[in-house]
This record gives sequence, C-alpha cells and structure tokens, in this order.
Amino acid sequence: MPADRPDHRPATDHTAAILAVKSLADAKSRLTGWDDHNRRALVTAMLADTIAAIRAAGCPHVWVVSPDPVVLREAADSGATGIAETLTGTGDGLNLAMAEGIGAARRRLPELRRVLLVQADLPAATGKQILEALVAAAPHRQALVADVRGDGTAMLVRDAHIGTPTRFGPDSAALHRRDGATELDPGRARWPGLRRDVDTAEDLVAAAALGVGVRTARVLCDGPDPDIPGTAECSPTACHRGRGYVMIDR
Ligand SMILES: Nc1nc2c(ncn2[C@@H]2O[C@H](COP(=O)(O)OP(=O)(O)OP(=O)(O)O)[C@@H](O)[C@H]2O)c(=O)[nH]1
Ligand SMILES: C=C(OP(=O)(O)O)C(=O)O
Repeated sequence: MPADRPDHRPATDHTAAILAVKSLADAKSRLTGWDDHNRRALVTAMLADTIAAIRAAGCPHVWVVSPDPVVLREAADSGATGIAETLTGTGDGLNLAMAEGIGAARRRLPELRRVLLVQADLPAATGKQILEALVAAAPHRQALVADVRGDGTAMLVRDAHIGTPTRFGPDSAALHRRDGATELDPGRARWPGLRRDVDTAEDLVAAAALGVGVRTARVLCDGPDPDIPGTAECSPTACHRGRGYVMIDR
C-alpha cells in the first residue's frame, strides 16, 4: 500500500488524464450512416463529454493529444490542454500520442504521480464512475478498466513514471494485463458507461440507452442515425426520444 495514499483515496490533483484523438477526417470510420459533418460533430461532442466526466471526477489536469486543430480547440473549450501531435503518420499513432501526452504532463506537472489514459469516445461515462474506478485503482501500480466486450481498454491508470509504452489497440486489455496491469472489476458489473466506447452506430444506440452527456445528446438530437428513432422532445440540456432513451446532462 503506498504510504502517501494510506486510505486508498486517489490524489487527483497529482493525476493527469490523457486522451488521444486522430484527425477528424479519419476518425470513427466504422460509424456507418453518418455524413461527414455529423460524424465530425459527434467525435468532438463525445470528446467534450468524456472530458467533462473526467473533470467531474475531480481531475483538473486533462491533456488531449491530436494533430487536428479543431480537436485541440474543442479540448481547450472543454477545459483541457491540447497538445499538437508531432509524430503523425508514424506506425502506432495512438500509443505514440499517449506517450507524447505522458511526456508533456511529466514536464509540465513536476508533482505528477498518476496518469489516467482514457479513451476519448466514452459519452456515457460519468464522473462518479471514473472516480470509483480511480479509487479502486489507487492500491495498484497499474490498473485497467476493460471495455464492455472485455478485450479493449476503456481506461488505464498508472504510476506516472512507468516507462513501458501503452498497448491500446486490438486486444489491449490482455496486453495491458501482460504488462502488469491489474484488471479492476473483472466481472465487468460496475461502471457500464465508462466501459461503453463508441465505434459503431450500434455502440451509439447502447450508449444512448445508458444516457450520454449533453454535447453528445445534442448531436444525436440533430443527427441522422437511422437506428435511433425520432426525437420526441429536445432541449439544450436533455433529449428524450421515442423509445425512451434519455440523454442526461451531467
Ligand atoms: N492522436 C492520435 N489519436 C489516435 C491515433 N490513432 C487513433 N487515435 C485515437 O485513439 C482512439 C481509438 O482509435 P481507433 O479505434 O483506431 O479509431 P476511431 O477513430 O475510434 O475509429 P475507427 O476509425 O473506426 O477505427 C480514438 O480516440 C482515436 O481518435 C493517432 O495516430 N493519433
Ligand atoms: C483502441 C482501443 O479500442 P477501439 O479500437 O475500440 O477504439 C482499445 O481498446 O485499446
């Protein structure tokens, strides 16, 4: 048990959350049925809601690594620090972007103890879920929350000075476990919103059923997804749809 965290409460002021988003031109290519304008709007909205959930968990330091100026502007508007990616075009872009974010956070936050590496497409995650996962992670040098399918990593929490690269991508949960990360709640009963990353239209329906943040809700209200039935009522903070989906403001 770390002497500086005897009660296992996470010291979130010494924690940096890092997210990576690729160029909007390339992002969410598996999202069928969405035109270019709405797909881009959805990517930035999900980023904004994910950042809002992280900040609601009490993490003030959020960094977004991206080569895309629109993403970096969205990050800044959401209270995060944007880092213009320098390694664009190289092989393992996502993990290199995460490494770039960790490096920047280490340089700029001398007191940094923990890094929280989070997927940027978690619109149903809440601050409560992220905080609970951080509390569960606190006794561990490295811990992960797997995605809803169990093979991906929704969130990886590590001591800030671990030097091994992250392994986001196919089968990342197994690869992170192999590198020493403890899987939190391996039965996957807890934190359903945190585990629900969105890559496909089907994922989006599942996230909407859990309740998404206000920015994603607005895009869904305006959006063209044929799998999500017509809007019954829409307001700037909430959207209720015919089949009972409720997009909640948090
Ligand atoms: N900064 C940065 N982020 C990346 C890069 N590659 C992937 N990402 C981000 O990492 C996360 C997971 O990436 P992917 O699943 O490959 O891409 P995606 O845009 O989510 O979806 P697909 O296009 O359907 O694969 C998303 O937030 C991506 O934007 C990269 O080269 N640089
Ligand atoms: C990158 C990952 O997920 P996805 O490809 O589903 O975004 C991952 O789980 O490591």
